[in-house]
Amino acid sequence: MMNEVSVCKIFTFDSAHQLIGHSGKCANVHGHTYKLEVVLKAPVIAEEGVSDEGFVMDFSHLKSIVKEHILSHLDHAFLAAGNEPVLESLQNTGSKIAKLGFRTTAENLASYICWRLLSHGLPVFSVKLWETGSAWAEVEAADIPAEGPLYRKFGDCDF
Ligand SMILES: Nc1nc2c(c(=O)[nH]1)N=C([C@H](O)[C@H](O)COP(=O)(O)OP(=O)(O)OP(=O)(O)O)CN2
Ligand SMILES: [Zn+2]
Repeated sequence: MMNEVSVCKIFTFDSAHQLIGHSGKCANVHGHTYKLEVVLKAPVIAEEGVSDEGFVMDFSHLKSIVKEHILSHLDHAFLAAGNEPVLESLQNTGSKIAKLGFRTTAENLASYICWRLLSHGLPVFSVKLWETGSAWAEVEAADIPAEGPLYRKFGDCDF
């Protein structure tokens, strides 16, 4: 058995959101180019002669999982808790919406992404989500209950 190593792959995606009830400017509909850092921690694969020998996981495999299960839903979408007045007109005009069912703070988004990736079998250690160039939230997988993050739920989550 090889020792455990951490590896990280970094992604970006562009989304809009609105923090209903925020006392400042984030009460407006606005957007971010989010930066997502996914850290895996697992033993290095020891099997001789296989493509993945010496990897925790092939970065390209990690990329395709994150793209399929996270980025395809969130990129160029409105990230909706479900209580935003603008939702109805976005739905009526066919805009892309990721209905998440929780207040779309960086903390909650990081927790949700981490939980989703865990549920797809990735050995996630932590997820860090940069909302702006100067602000991020980070969650360790070990701190998320198996049933999902403990944020307040507004309603359904689409994916
Ligand atoms: N703890 C949190 N605080 C705030 C969040 C959040 O998710 N968690 N989110 C927001 C807003 O969404 C806002 O868009 C980001 O706020 P802020 O960092 O203040 O954005 P700026 O563009 O002003 O960043 P600067 O780099 O300081 O210009 C608010 N708070
Ligand atoms: Zn914001």
